[in-house]
Parts: sequence; structure tokens; C-alpha cells
Amino acid sequence: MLKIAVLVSGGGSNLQSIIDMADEIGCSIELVVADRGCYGLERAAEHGIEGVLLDRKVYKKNLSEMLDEVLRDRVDLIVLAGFLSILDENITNRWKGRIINIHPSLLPKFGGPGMYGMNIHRAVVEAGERESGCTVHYVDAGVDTGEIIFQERVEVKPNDTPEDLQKRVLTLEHRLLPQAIKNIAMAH
Ligand SMILES: Nc1nc2c(c(=O)[nH]1)N[C@@H](CN(C=O)c1ccc(C(=O)N[C@@H](CCC(=O)O)C(=O)O)cc1)CN2
Ligand SMILES: NCC(=O)N[C@@H]1O[C@H](COP(=O)([O-])[O-])[C@@H](O)[C@H]1O
Repeated sequence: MLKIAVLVSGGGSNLQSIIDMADEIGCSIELVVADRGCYGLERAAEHGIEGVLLDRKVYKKNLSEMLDEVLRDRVDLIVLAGFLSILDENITNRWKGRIINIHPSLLPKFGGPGMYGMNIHRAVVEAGERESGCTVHYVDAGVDTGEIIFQERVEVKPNDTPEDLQKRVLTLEHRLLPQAIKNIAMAH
């Protein structure tokens, strides 16, 4: 059984897809860690999963120490699921090859600092892209520069709003992230 921690900052729909598929994936969600108050923590509580809120006033200076304290050797894999804080190289080096992230674009396009959430879908629509999608990748010290594990494409329709595109990509994410974790669990 692969033990995982899921890091969230928002609504937690990707966390929910992992919760719903945990048995099929072969993983145990040991804890959910948030960098701010968010519905993702509510979802954890609703499912009896330990939730930890990192106090932004404290961790801003030492997120590495806070995460190390919380995670220690409790898990095999860290999953960033809508987590909006950039992890520093202390963490990414210590957890090299054991942190994955879901990003709602076809990296390397529309990645990097500032590219998160609706900002991405707005940029894709404004750029007149004919396709978009999502990427699961390993996390390194760069932003969205880690080795790609999976990518899947969706069509961008002519009259799509950013909200239309977000909805279509999110459906894909809810399938791709659990699949990536399942593959890692099978190889564990
Ligand atoms: N070392 C890494 N840390 C993180 C990565 C990564 O690839 N390497 N991925 C992000 C998730 N992410 C894209 O997938 C991402 C998240 C947030 C941002 C961003 O610009 N954030 C803002 C702050 C936003 C906020 O706190 O509301 C910022 O840093 O100014 C870009 C990409 C998770 N961590
Ligand atoms: N760059 C990181 C990023 O933009 N992540 C995105 O935030 C959303 C979180 O939704 P959720 O909280 O409902 O899972 C998801 O679309 C995820 O890909």
C-alpha cells in the first residue's frame, strides 16, 4: 500500500478523486496538508483523514521545516493537488522523485510562476489555442519544470470561455492524477 500526503490550497476536487479511488489505486491517504484555509481540508475531515493547516505567517520563513515536521517519514509520496505555494529546493531535494503535481495545461506551455488556476485557462483562450489539457509531473526546484509523467489533451472549442475550458480539463485531471498515483503504487 502506497502511503501518500496530499497538499491542497483550494476546493480539493482532485483530492476527492483520489479519496474516491484510493482502494483501486492501492494508496492510503495518511494526511492532507493545506497552506491556507480551504474546502480541501473540509473534504479530508468529512472522510476522517487527518488535516494539517500550515500557518502562512509561520511557514513563510520555513515551509521546509514545517513540512518536514509534519511529514517526517510518514509517507512514500507527496501529491500536490492544487497546492499554490512553491516548494523550495530543501524540500524538493530531500523528496527527489517522491513529489508529483497536477498542472492544468500541456506543459511546458502555460507553466511557470503566475500560471495557476483560472490564469492558465484565460491565457489559453486568449492565445487562441486549439487544444489544451493537463500534465502530471515530478516536482523539482523549478516551477513546472520537473519530468513529465503523463499528459492528456482536450479540444479548445471556438466559443469556449475560460470557465468552459476549466471544467473540461478538470474532468481529465480527475482521471489522470489517480492513474499516475496507481502506476507509482504498482512500482512501489
Ligand atoms: N518547486 C515547485 N513547487 C511547486 C510546483 C513546482 O513545479 N515546483 N508546482 C506548484 C503548482 N503550480 C503549478 O502546477 C503552481 C502553483 C502556484 C504558482 C504561483 O505562481 N503561485 C503564486 C502564489 C499564489 C497564491 O499563493 O495564491 C506565487 O508563487 O507567486 C505557480 C505554479 C506547486 N509548487
Ligand atoms: N499550477 C497549479 C494549478 O493550477 N493547479 C490546479 O488547481 C486546480 C485545483 O483544483 P482542486 O482544488 O479542485 O483540485 C486544478 O485544476 C489543478 O490542476
